Amino acid sequence: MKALVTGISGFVGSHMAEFLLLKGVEVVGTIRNRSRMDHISHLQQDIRLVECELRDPFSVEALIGAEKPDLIFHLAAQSFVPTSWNSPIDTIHNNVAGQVNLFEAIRRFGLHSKIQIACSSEEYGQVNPGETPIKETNPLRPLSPYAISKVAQDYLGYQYHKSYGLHVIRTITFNHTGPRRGENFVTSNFAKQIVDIEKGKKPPVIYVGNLEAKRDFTDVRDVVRGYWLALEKGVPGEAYNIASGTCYTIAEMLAILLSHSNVDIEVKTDASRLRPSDVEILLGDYRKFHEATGWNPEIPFERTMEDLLQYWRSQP
Ligand SMILES: Nc1nc2c(ncn2[C@@H]2O[C@H](COP(=O)(O)OP(=O)(O)O[C@H]3O[C@H](CO)[C@@H](O)[C@H](O)[C@@H]3O)[C@@H](O)[C@H]2O)c(=O)[nH]1
Repeated sequence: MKALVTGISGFVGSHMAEFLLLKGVEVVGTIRNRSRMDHISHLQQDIRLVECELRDPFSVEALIGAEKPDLIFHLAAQSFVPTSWNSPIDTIHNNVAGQVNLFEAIRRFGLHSKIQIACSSEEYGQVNPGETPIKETNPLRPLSPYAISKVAQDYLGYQYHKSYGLHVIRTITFNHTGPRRGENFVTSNFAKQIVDIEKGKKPPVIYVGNLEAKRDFTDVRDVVRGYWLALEKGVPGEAYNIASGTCYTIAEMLAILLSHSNVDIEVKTDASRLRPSDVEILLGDYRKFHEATGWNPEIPFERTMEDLLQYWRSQP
């Protein structure tokens, strides 16, 4: 069995590749000429990398025609919310055009590939009191260009399934983290700042944005297992929340990280880290996914946070 992982050199892509190799699956991944390779350098003997620009239909057609994968994990995206305010068109074009090109190429070659698409809990956006835990039936009230791009990806998945019968599973993943998480994202950003302080690389001050937001964090290793199960057992065209079912304020998350460190740290707000609009609460109901696949989150949040700190401690 052959799996294609788009964005294999990214945070989730690298964990997906590790999971697939353990399952004995042949793994092909897309990279771009500017991709960082450090997350997958340990896997390079076991996976095949193909240079592909997903925004370019010719590039995608050549890839799909040559590889004809059985499974596709479509993880490539511009995934950082603040970047989407600085370059909204780029985020929307990248995320939406990339997926359309992929779907069109699959259609063109008449493939029956099973395709997982990485949708996001950011799509829910403004969540009203009484709407948590959030079900897949909740209204979508997106609050960023990134969220809009993910709504489009999500509904394109629905539409290509209905219109052309593509075997698309829409995974709506809540926040996820773990080793190799990019340092822009809050868990990794705070963990790296703490470790830089431990190593004496910076003064004992941690800079933060909005600490009041509430997020539902799942370990990335549980998430990639979920993506596998989604293709194994999910119903084509359906959307499934992947979440832990608990949430923490960002302040609580920071307190957990600090509890695993010995340094004395002052916390300061950095206004540049505040957003034009921030999603206040994301707390997911993953029962639909559990019922379809048997998936449950297994790795406790405390362990994920410890592993993240260890990851940064191990970096040069
Ligand atoms: N990045 C960042 N966020 C901060 C900071 N301080 C507070 N925050 C708050 O921490 C929360 C989480 O921010 P991120 O880690 O950047 O993630 P996100 O915006 O929730 O988006 C992530 O989750 C989505 C799923 O809901 C993903 O789709 C998306 O790609 C990303 O992984 C937000 O409320 C943000 O305002 C900071 O210094 N940096």
